[in-house]
Amino acid sequence: MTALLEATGVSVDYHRRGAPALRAVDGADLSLARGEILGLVGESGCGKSTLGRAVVGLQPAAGEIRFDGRPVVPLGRRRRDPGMRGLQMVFQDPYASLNPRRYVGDQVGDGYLLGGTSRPEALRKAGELLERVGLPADAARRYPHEFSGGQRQRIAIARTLAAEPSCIVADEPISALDASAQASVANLLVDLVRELDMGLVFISHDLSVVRQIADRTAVMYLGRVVEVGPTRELWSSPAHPYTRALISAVPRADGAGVLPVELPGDVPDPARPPGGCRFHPRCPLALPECSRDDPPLVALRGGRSVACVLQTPGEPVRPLATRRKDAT
Ligand SMILES: Nc1ncnc2c1ncn2[C@@H]1O[C@H](COP(=O)(O)OP(=O)(O)OP(=O)(O)O)[C@@H](O)[C@H]1O
Repeated sequence: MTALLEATGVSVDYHRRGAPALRAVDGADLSLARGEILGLVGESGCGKSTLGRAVVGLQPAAGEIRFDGRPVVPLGRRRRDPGMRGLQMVFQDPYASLNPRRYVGDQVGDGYLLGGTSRPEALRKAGELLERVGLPADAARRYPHEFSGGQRQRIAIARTLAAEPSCIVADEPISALDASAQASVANLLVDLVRELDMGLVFISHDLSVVRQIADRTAVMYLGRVVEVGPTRELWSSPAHPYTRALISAVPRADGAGVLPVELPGDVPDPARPPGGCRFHPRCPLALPECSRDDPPLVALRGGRSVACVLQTPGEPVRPLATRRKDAT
């Protein structure tokens, strides 16, 4: 299957005055098919947002990014290639991206105007989109402040849909919402992906939501994608010790719980990542070579990929031992 969105070896450096450059994303790979939801997870600061912005062309990056077979070329932090209308981003804070002094309908209709539609037609279509995302018919003639947080995120999603995208990268789209709005906005995104056959990258630190909605999940640690695979399999048999630690911290609905894996220490400073495997200082299964060798992301069997010496390329996932002495 050809990928709708494909990122290979993407790296992003932030240059800071008086401090060494910070490599927030370091050689990350991602791919997304049409009609697919890819969850992108990892602890705060691991580079999820930076990678998300890079793949839509809002963040200068090294490496190769292709959308629908065409290279994504970043023009700057705010400007995007007009030819990339099909690739859109939804942000955590919808209020920041809405103009408080313009009617919601006009703001949603802007996307159609950019596509060459007449103004009356753009307004009519904006009204339809607002209804499609679950807002009342009179929403078009109201201002953003008249809506709740969840409703504003629906407005932002409607505005994104006016560009008729085939791929959306949503960066923590539900994190700022209350619990009931979180579920309904997540469900809306899933419905839209299925109905419009779009691709969705869903960036979140909330693994339980990703587990419910993502077809595949990519796990990031310190700027790298360390594991990718079908969500269900990744959850039932994590291939990377970090994935296991991350998911073990999530309570299970059936109360069974996975044995929590305690990780020593904090996430290291991304400006000074450890040598060898970046996870080795915290890894309960680290081998002597892990402090020396930096494992690449390799394909296993069953659509899984992992960056860990405990797994063998081309083989099925080897269950992880619980302690280091069980590892050999
Ligand atoms: N504009 C910037 N200038 C300098 N450093 C930055 C900038 N934006 C992000 N960073 C740093 O880059 C690293 C990755 O940040 P990023 O926001 O991409 O991570 P994240 O996984 O999305 O985290 P969070 O979930 O907290 O948003 C962090 O160490 C962060 O402090």
